[in-house]
Amino acid sequence: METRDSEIKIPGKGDIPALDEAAVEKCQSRWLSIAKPLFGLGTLEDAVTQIAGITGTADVSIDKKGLIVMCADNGVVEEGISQTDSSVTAVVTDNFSRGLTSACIMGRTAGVDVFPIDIGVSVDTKVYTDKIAYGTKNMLKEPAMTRREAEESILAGIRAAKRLKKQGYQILLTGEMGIGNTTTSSAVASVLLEEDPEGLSGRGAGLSDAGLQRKREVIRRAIGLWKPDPADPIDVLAKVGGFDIGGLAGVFLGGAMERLPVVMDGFISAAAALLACRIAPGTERFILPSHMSGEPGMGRILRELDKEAFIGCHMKLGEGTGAVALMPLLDMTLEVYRKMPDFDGIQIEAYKPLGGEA
Ligand SMILES: O=C(O)c1ccc[n+]([C@@H]2O[C@H](COP(=O)([O-])O)[C@@H](O)[C@H]2O)c1
Ligand SMILES: Cc1cc2nc[nH]c2cc1C
Repeated sequence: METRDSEIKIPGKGDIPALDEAAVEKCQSRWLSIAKPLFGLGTLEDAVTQIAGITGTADVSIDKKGLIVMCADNGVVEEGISQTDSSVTAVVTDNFSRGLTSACIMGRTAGVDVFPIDIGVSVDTKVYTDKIAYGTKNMLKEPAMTRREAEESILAGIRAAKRLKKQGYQILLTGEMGIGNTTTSSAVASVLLEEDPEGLSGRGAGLSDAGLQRKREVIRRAIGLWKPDPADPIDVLAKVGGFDIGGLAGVFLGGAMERLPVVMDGFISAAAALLACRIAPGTERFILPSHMSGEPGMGRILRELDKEAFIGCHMKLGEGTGAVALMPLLDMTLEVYRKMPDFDGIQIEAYKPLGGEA
């Protein structure tokens, strides 16, 4: 589909590039040469190797880090599926413009620039706006959005990824803000994985037992009403998803097309990643997981994408906080990759005569 910017299209099957195998091999042999126990830094080594394959160079650099935070409201909140009401979305979204969110504060520590985008908050906000609509519809009364809006939300995410690439960002992080979005994410995952929402939905931002039962029932009923087609991911997004999920799916797709590593955050980001990988298989090659969200469906989506979280901690804050938390670990790993002497180097040092002559 083409809109606004006629160059930008939603990629599909066969459109996602392969990893650069030469860069992967060069990176792997550097890891093997470093004077340390083999595979001593575990999956952190694999992350660096994956980034080499993504960016096409074993000279890995992720100095310039950009977090894209998709902010949107969800009509289904009127069914009482969240602990708070929708007004919180706009308040927190505006706080991004003042640097007063958890992700902004953590981002300053970790050297991550934060780019909040209003992709569908139900009122006007102070952040960069690429609004599809003022919130989605209540999916218990009608499909959450039109197919056109679903496509537009994905395109907005692709545009965001391209903008950051143009500005020189070397790694993209994903985050979101949207009351009710653990309900929409569970619904999307439930359809795509063809599983009951029971094991895929949790308490979100803090729901009571009764609220959780209601949430699961709302998801089941919405799916039953609109019967989204699991083989048509855009149909799933349109009927039971959210603009934030569509936008983040676009960031994963756009990042892959731009050969940028894209870091997954928590459950909402994971649902968006799953959606992106169903839209354009191969996108998973460009995705790095970060943490294991405390939402119960997180492990299931990670397994489906064949990813293993680096961080435990049971975080469920959203905003990209888990993705940001991975950055210091990656930065430290890269320092070892770049600076550690290899086995030859260590041997030369070790056998240097005390008198200083080689
Ligand atoms: O990232 C996660 O795994 C995560 C888990 C639970 C809650 N959240 C955040 O909490 C909000 C959604 O919670 P809820 O209960 O309103 O669906 C939304 O703004 C998310 O950023 C995020
Ligand atoms: C206060 C608050 C902040 C958030 N940040 C991300 N999701 C959130 C949900 C709430 C409720």
